[in-house]
Amino acid sequence: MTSDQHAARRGHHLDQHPDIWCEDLVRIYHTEGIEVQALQGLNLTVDPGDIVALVGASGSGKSTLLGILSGHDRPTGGRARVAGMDLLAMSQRQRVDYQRNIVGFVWQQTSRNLLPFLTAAENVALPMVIGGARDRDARVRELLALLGVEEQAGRLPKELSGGQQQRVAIATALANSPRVLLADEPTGELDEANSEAVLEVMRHAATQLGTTVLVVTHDPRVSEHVRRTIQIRDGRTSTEVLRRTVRDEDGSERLLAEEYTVIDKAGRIQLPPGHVEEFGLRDRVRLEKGDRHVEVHPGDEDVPAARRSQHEEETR
Ligand SMILES: Nc1ncnc2c1ncn2[C@@H]1O[C@H](COP(=O)(O)OP(=O)(O)OP(=O)(O)O)[C@@H](O)[C@H]1O
Repeated sequence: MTSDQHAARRGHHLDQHPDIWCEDLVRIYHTEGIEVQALQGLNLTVDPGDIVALVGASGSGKSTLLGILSGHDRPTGGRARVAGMDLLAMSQRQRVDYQRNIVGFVWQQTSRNLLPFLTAAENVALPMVIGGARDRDARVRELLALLGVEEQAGRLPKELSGGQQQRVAIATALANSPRVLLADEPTGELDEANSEAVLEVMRHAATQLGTTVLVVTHDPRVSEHVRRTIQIRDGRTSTEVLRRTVRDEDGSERLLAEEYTVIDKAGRIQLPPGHVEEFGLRDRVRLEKGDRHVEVHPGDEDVPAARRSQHEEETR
């Protein structure tokens, strides 16, 4: 598929369903009689062509989510669809096709992404050989060029730098034109300059090809390369930062980052831990409705008499 066809595909599915959709996703691990709830009712929607970073503390459930989305693991409960495929209802055969053609995957360990005895070009071609694609040489050249490693085509992975290996790994993951690219800490083993460069080429390639990207990371710099950053806390999506370009009155453009708290379909939100601590919020809180907003007050705070009678009036 050419870049133009990819762009057309992106435009075509922009008005359709999200490429990644999870509702109340639960994953419970049982080890030695202990139950770990890695995902506790996670909700996530990513639109076609969007590039999203998933951040969160160690143990918050990021890799568990990627394991499910990549078809390597099954959730304990909830619903999950990627590119229209129901991840809980796939047969074994559909799962193989899904991993081969619908999702691409990049791991943190550079050595895990590429076969050591194949050159960069052969690694990129391999998924297409298995899939029986034609015009492989042209496609390999196009992908290596898109990721800025065309000159390294004939080298073995061990003859490439870590950053170049990850670029080739991204090209390999994109070889069969997946709808969705999943990356688990793709810059985890790289230094700062290489991380920046790899993220930028990944963003560029995904934009050119119309691929939807979900990248898991500890690296706060990743956020600068994506439109949405989703924070996952205790197995749930908690906050989201959206970046957009705004035009000031003098006509100059600037990047605006706004933080949002995620609200689920039952109306539940998770308050930031800093707010909970600062205002001593625990056990229960009192909500007060304004014209266009809702205030959260500590449950043990004295309610002013005027407001109390108004509240009684409203709830009567
Ligand atoms: N195979 C497993 N068996 C038992 N518990 C597991 C397993 N995999 C993960 N867990 C637990 O599930 C929780 C979420 O783990 P997960 O690896 O998804 O977190 P993470 O956000 O990716 O962490 P990190 O950033 O350190 O990679 C943790 O408490 C972890 O110990």
